Amino acid sequence: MSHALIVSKFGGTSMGDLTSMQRSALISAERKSTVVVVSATSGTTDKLIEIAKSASQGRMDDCEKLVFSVKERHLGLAGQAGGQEQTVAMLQSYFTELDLLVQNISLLKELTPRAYDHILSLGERMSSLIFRDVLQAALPNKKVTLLDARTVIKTDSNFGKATPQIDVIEREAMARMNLSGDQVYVTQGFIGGDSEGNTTILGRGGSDYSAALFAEGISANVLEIWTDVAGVATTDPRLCPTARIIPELSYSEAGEMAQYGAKILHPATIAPAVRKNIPVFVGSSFEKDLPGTWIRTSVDHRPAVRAITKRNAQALLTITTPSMYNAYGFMSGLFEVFGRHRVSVDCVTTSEISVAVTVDNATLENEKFIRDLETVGNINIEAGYSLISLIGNELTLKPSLAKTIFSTIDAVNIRMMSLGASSYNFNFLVKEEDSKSVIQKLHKTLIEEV
Ligand SMILES: Nc1ncnc2c1ncn2[C@@H]1O[C@H](COP(=O)(O)OP(=O)(O)O)[C@@H](O)[C@H]1O
Ligand SMILES: N[C@@H](CC(=O)OP(=O)(O)O)C(=O)O
Repeated sequence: MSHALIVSKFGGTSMGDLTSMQRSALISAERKSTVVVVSATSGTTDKLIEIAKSASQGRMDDCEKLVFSVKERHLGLAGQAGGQEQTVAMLQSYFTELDLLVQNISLLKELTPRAYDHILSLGERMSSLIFRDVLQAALPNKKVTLLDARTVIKTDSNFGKATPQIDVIEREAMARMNLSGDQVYVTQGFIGGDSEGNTTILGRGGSDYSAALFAEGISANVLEIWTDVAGVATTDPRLCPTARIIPELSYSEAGEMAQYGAKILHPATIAPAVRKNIPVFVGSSFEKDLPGTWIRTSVDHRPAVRAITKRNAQALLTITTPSMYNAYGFMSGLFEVFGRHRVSVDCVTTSEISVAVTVDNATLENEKFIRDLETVGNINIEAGYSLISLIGNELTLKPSLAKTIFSTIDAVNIRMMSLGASSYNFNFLVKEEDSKSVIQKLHKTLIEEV
């Protein structure tokens, strides 16, 4: 194959209106992307979630208003994009699907995980349908094909956050796609299909992950993530205006950043790229000529502190057992409960009789999980925290790091901290209301003034 295989992903803001779609189409055309993975138009996934919830709670007025606004926006976009008969007919069939789902959910007053995933899939299915026309207009001499991601991104049936089946995806991608360069595919991020034909989703923000899975499936030469910021920055530019774009990042650094809250990348995005050694580019579809960020195996510049990230809405669970002293099996019993409920743990500390772990606040809504934990020990729950992470290189070898952190934010109570398991990160828990100023102060001391 003589041409480079490029998979390009455009997020919700890059699909936000016709101008953004045209800008994204121009980028795909210039880069000669073979696969273009798109997210739902900005805000649509949130609206679909609200539609599903309001239908299940019998709030039909709210539900109807939201359904109307979703339909109007997409019909308007399809019209602006040329109003192709086939596109409008297909869009109408998606609206019928939405209406039927709403009717069923409201009739039963029950929102099953299966129905939830199906309703959420409509966002990406609508945007990709319209974007195909926009891209075809930008590429009059090519065949632009709409590919249903559910036929390639095969997953298990864990609705809400399905696990992709890597081997099957690779097989389906190679079987279903013509990679000779004659065809360009537009497909949906975020969604997949299980072996029974059900629609699944990969979890919020999952389109980056989808794009990485497509890139892995076709052994792409480059994976591009186009978003609304000019690359991966030293911290979230919305929190800290002095954040700078990082020109180059290693897979390990980028993976840690994504895992610990840098929303610009879904946490699972890096693993498929690593497996096939695919360089990842992150750039802004609004300022396409800026240099952006390249993520690859190794990089020349490896500063001690590269970036600072934050995960909000964290809860601290402390599980205590008086019998832990000299007892074996407490830890395995405890983590077996986490594993069984598929709850991931970000930060752990232990003492002789207790273990403290951080989890997303949303985990507390899983009553069965909490009940099962209570069989292992007594639980204390504290909510309202943010997990701050310093991401860098050889952090375990920096004797002055802890002193600098503590003296920079000396008025703030650090509730828990973790250093040592990875040389790439140092994380600690602070109250959510302190988190923004903590990030700004640490960014100044550990990044701007270094
Ligand atoms: N370290 C970071 N660098 C850049 N952006 C970040 C970082 N951390 C968080 N973000 C946020 O990520 C956002 C982009 O992610 P997202 O909203 O999911 O975009 P998209 O809809 O294009 O997928 C940016 O607007 C920015 O506020
Ligand atoms: N639309 C989905 C998937 C996604 O990744 O969107 P975005 O690329 O806009 O973050 C969501 O909002 O979760």
